[in-house]
Formats: sequence, C-alpha cells, structure tokens
Amino acid sequence: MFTCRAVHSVTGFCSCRSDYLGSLLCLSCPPSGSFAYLTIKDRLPQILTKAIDTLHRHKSEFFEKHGEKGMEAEKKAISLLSKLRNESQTDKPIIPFVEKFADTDIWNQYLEYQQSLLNDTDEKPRWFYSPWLFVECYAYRRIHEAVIQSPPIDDFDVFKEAKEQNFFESLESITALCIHLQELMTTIEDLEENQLKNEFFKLLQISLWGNKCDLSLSGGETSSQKTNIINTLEDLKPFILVNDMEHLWSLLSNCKKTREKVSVTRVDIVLDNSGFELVTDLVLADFLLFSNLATEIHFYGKMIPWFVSDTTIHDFNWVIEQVKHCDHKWVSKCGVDWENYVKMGKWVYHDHIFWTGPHEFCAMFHVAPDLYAELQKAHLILFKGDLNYRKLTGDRKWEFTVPFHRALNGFHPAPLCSIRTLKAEIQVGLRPGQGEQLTASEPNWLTTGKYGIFQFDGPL
Ligand SMILES: O=P(O)(O)OC[C@@]1(O)O[C@H](CO)[C@@H](O)[C@@H]1O
Ligand SMILES: [Mn+2]
Repeated sequence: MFTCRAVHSVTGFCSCRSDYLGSLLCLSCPPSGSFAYLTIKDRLPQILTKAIDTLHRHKSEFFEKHGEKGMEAEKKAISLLSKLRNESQTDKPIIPFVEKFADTDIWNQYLEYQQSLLNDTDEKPRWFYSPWLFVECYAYRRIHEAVIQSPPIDDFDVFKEAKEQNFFESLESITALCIHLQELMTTIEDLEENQLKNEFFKLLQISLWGNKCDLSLSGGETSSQKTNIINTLEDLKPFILVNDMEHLWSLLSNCKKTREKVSVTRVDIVLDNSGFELVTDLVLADFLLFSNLATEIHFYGKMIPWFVSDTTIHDFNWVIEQVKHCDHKWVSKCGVDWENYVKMGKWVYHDHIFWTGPHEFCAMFHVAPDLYAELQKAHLILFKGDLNYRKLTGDRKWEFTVPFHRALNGFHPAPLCSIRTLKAEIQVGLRPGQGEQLTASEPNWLTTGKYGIFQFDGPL
C-alpha cells in the first residue's frame, strides 16, 4: 500500500494503492492545510461562484435564444453548481456521475476504485480526504455535468469569457510576439546553427513563462500577460530549475540533419491554457515548421471546459480567428499562416476524453491505448503546464531527487519534455539539496508559478 497526496488528511495518510515501487512520502496535511487543501477549500468555491455569476449574467441571452426553456435551464445549472459548491465546502461524500457522457462509466469506475481503497472502513471518499488530483479533476468534471444536465444551454462554456478576457488583456504582448516571429521568419535563412538554437530557446522560454497565465491558480481572477515577455527572458533564467533545452535542440536538429532518410519530423504538443499561453505555443509551433526543425505539429486540447483556462477546440479555433483578424498586418499574417497550416494538415488538432479523466498518464497504455499509440508516432512530445506534470508523475509526494524517468512509472510513448511553471507541491529530478535550499529561502517556491522547468525524458 503506498500513499500519495491527500487533500487534507488528519492521519497524514491517504490510502491510494499504487502498483509500482516509488519513494512515496505522504503529504501529511497540517490543520492549516496544504496547497491542495487551500485549492479545494478556498479557490474552488471562488471558481464555482464565478461560474454561477457568469450563468446569471447570460440569463437574457439564454431567454433570447431559447425562451422560457433557456431561463429554466439557467436556474437548473445554477442550482447544480450551488449544490456542488456546498458539497465541496462541507466535505461531503464524493458522489457518482449520473448524466450519460463519453466517460461517465470510466469516472464512476474510478470512484469505485477510490471506495475500494477505504474498504476496511465504512468511510466514503470525501472531498478533504481523497487524493487531490482526483478531487480537483472530479470537481471540473462535475461542473461539466451540471451544464450538460441543463439543456438547451448544455453546450455553454462557463469559462469562455475568462479565457477571452485573458486573450484581449494580453493583446499587446501577443502583438509583440507575432511581430518577433514574422521578423525571425525573414531572417531565418541567414541564421547560423547557434543563432537558430538561441531563437529556438527563446521561444521555448516564452512558451514556458506563458504557463504563468493560469486562471485556475488565480481562482478565476484575471492573469493575463501585460508586459512584453521577450524582454524578460534573461531576468527569468535563474528561475528555471531544470533546463533540458539542449536535449530538445539535439533531438530536433538531428532529425533535421537526417531529413532525407526520415522525411517527417513530428512534434506533439499537449496544450494547457488558452489565451496568451496558447499563442506562445502556436508561435513555437510555427517556428518549428519554418525553421524546418519539424514538418508537422499535432496538438491535444481538452474535450470539455477544464481547470478554467484549458484549451478546447473552440478556444483553439477562436484564438486563430482573433489573431487572423487583428488589425496589425504581422499579427494578422500569423493567423492566416496558422489557419493554412491546419487546412494543409501540417497542424493537426486531436480531441481525446482521456485528458479530462481521472487517470495519471502511466495508466494511459491500458485505459486509452489508441491515444498512447497516437503519441508513439511523435519524435518529441511537449507537455505544457502544471496539471500535466502532476499527471505525468502521478501527483505523488516524491523526493525532490527522484529521477523524472522513475516518476513517469513506465509512461514513455516517445521522447517527452514537461514545460511547466511550478504551481503544485511536487517536483522531481532536482540536484541533491536544491529543493531544500529553495524551501529554506522561499517556502512557497513550489506553488507560486515563479519557477519553471524543461524536464526531458529521452530515447530509451
Ligand atoms: O496546468 P496548469 O494550467 O499549468 O495549472 C493548473 C493548476 O496549477 O491549477 C491548479 C491551481 O491550484 C492546480 O491544481 C493545477 O496544477
Ligand atoms: Mn491549465
């Protein structure tokens, strides 16, 4: 029986049996609560209240579109979200999903698994006494259930406004980034190998720090990119705790050198937040194509609204459309190019229900073999963001020095790299003493989003 991160557990242990050896330490959550506890106790209710408020503010739109039925639906969705807020705030038992959806059975089987771990007690899985990763994902899946149980507004994205606001508030930085990309495009042919590598590293770092714009961390409060991120990279370098960018360069530049034999170089990007972060990822993807470091890019978003700011297919298309219609010619050219990449099949967007399920990634081979097989076609997979890191490493309280490869527990469809700012109490692959030193100098270094990593797990 191994332990993992509990939301809040007075015994200091939650029972989450894992079927692999790992240096697992449980996070005993002191009464003040860990970051996990504060997320569920304080931040989640804030996010639910904002979702309820959004529904309220769209009441007349629902009436215009659907008449009385729209009003009824708004009332129903609000009452379901209010019930969810009460359950989470008062540590009620976690209840099964009732509305038919692609993964209802998978979620309920996982809930039964959580129940089986408590079998020697008559306890039910509860909000404050279950693994944080499970509880937080469950909460967002319950938000989705509340909406799909309220037709005809069952396709409403309660987070859409916040994601769009993030984009518009970041427009200055987006413009600067697109201009930078277009200028780079005009000089790319004259760049020496080393210069090309440095440009690649710049855009990787921009994609990394774009991950700070995370609306779940901010509790739904605005978290846009207001400064020109390109000018801040040098100052931010000391905050990169693990820097495997050289591995990414050597992998892709070798693919480029052997292009005659291997005609395709595919980079897969498992996306995170929409808005500014998504633009940084699309800029990186564009550069990978026109620098010839890759020949096709595959993107993975979320099938349902997720963790407030995560990207759905609607967000992906909306951002490209917005960039295309920007009144700055260089920005608009980016949008036109990106739309053409999609049309030509050089950019491919994939949806899969696994990404919004309860499982950590080491279960993917068994739970979603089709997705695992798809990822195996990539030469390199970039996992953006903190939640992906938690699912890559099983959100266990590993020792800081445990090798990344070990924490992945056999998940390795292809060479992969986590590009993540730290917003949860988990980090592996550090040097001896590095974690302790940070804790001594900055107790909250794991959760502020101020530090970042490029953590690579290469060819076996
Ligand atoms: O995956 P992202 O967008 O980088 O971050 C998501 C996230 O930081 O938001 C929550 C903040 O409490 C965490 O649970 C989760 O890891
Ligand atoms: Mn996110």
